[in-house]
This record gives sequence, structure tokens and C-alpha cells, in this order.
Amino acid sequence: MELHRLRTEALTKEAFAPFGDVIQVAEAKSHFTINQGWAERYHDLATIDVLDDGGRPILGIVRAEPRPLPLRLRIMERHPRGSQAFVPLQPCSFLVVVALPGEAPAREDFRCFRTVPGQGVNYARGVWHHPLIALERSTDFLVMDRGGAGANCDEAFYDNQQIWLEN
Ligand SMILES: NC(=O)N[C@@H](O)C(=O)O
Ligand code: NI
Repeated sequence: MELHRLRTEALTKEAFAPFGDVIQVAEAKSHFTINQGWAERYHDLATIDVLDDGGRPILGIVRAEPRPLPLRLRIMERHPRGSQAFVPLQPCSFLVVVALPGEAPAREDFRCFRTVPGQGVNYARGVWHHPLIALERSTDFLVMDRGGAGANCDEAFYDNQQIWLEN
């Protein structure tokens, strides 16, 4: 079985644009001062697309255990009815593996990004992604995605392939 190693890219707004949004202060299209000058609001950072078919936005916290590297990738998933955003609640780096919406992706179409502290991501509706990959320590992530009726998680399996993420 041929081994396929994924290379890791830095997460930037431009590179991630086909897959969704980068959530971070530096990428804010607009920001403005609020609260009598005591705070700055970095505004409208991601397209939250969760109202399909009577859906509603839900906000949760996911406590993700660190995944040892190198990591063998065996599954990708997508949420056909809505976007999904993850923002770490403490400064950390994590890995984001994505592929464009459509049929189950070939491993050659996987893209892997490493975040830096201060970055979160919002997967656009239907974007394939690996379940959260926390590194180093147990990490809490704020998650915002779609609540409501209807199946909203398709999975694709790669157990018959050797797809590895090394750093
Ligand atoms: N389901 C959930 O909360 N998380 C996954 O969808 C994921 O992308 O990690
Ligand atoms: Ni997901």
C-alpha cells in the first residue's frame, strides 16, 4: 500500500478561502471601537450558514484531546446543511485538513493547514474536513454550527490507504 504524506501549509485567509474563513483579528474586514472606547470589535469574521431547511445556529464547546503525530488519516467528514466554526479558547496551534465540497475527496486533494495562536476556522457548508486535530494538550474549542432536523454529517473512510500527517 503506497504511503501518502501530507505537507502542512501556513493558514492564511487567501489560501483557506476555497474552504471557508479564517477567524482572527488580523483578517477582520472591519473593526470599530465600542463600549465608550474600552473595546474594539473585529466584526463579521465568518459566514455562518446554518439556516438551511429550518436550521438554527448552535454554540458549544468541544474539549479535544491531543492527537499524537505522525497521525494516520482514516476519515473525512462534511456537513451538507451548514457551516462549522472552531475557535480555540486558549492560545494554541492545531491542524486543519480540508478538501473542496463534492464527492468524497481523493487523498491528493487533501490540504493541511497549521494554525497559529489567535486563529480559528469556519468550514463552509459541505467542505470536507478531518475531525478536530488538537496538538500538545487537551484543548477547548468554541464551536458554532447548525442545529435542527436532518442528517448533517457525511463521512468518507480511508482505512484502505496509508495517508499520513507528520507535522
Ligand atoms: N461534530 C462535531 O462537533 N465535530 C466534528 O464535526 C468536527 O469537525 O470535529
Ligand atoms: Ni465537522
